[in-house]
Amino acid sequence: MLIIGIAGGTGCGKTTVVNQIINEFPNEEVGVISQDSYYNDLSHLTYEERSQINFDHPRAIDFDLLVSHLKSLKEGLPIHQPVYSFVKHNRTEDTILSHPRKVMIVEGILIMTQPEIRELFDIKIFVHADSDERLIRRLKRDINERGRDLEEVLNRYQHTLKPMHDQFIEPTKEFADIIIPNNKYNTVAVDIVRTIINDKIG
Ligand SMILES: Nc1ncnc2c1ncn2[C@@H]1O[C@H](COP(=O)(O)OP(=O)(O)O)[C@@H](O)[C@H]1O
Ligand SMILES: Nc1ccn([C@@H]2O[C@H](COP(=O)(O)O)[C@@H](O)[C@H]2O)c(=O)n1
Repeated sequence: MLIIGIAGGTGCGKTTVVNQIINEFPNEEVGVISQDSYYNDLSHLTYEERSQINFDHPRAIDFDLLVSHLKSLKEGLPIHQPVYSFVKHNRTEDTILSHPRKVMIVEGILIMTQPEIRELFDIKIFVHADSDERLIRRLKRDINERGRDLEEVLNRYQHTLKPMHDQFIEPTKEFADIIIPNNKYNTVAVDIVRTIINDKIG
């Protein structure tokens, strides 16, 4: 199994790049794991308490579960991937049964902060977009798709997202084998990653 890690700040385009990479491969060859599925279960808190959580700090993620799932997949075992709701700020009661594939792509803002996870990656990719571009994309996406308003996004950006990005996410760029510039859509970089995957599953 080839495991590819794709990190980068919120709104840099990780999910978009992953979708562009996988859309020409058969489903049974390439699988995707999103770090967002592994936000801690916060069912013991009220919605108001959950909305105050700093979701950009590594402690917000259940990395133990993510590591154990990646190890299971590597051993050829299926996993029950949690399903996350950005609207409820919590995991849902659903899970998705995910089977091991020849290529597994793991994407998320904080995945490269964990040495144990970095060691599992055969290829480490960091997607870069400037912070003003990322904020604009995040505003549009969170208002249109994640049930947020302007004030919520800007407040989170100023108080947690930006400081956590500078402290935890940006420094992980140094671990990357490949940095994809993504201020504009980058079809060349996507083609290069596809070629690497084709070599593996060819
Ligand atoms: N290169 C790009 N140029 C313009 N918009 C983009 C680009 N890449 C992604 N987007 C848009 O920005 C938003 C955030 O992208 P997304 O892939 O969800 O980022 P991430 O997963 O890194 O948070 C989405 O609405 C997406 O359509
Ligand atoms: N309940 C939550 C959980 C997370 N976030 C934000 O999501 C961002 C990470 O996801 P991307 O798809 O953008 O990589 C992160 O910056 C968290 O602030 C949230 O808003 N609400």
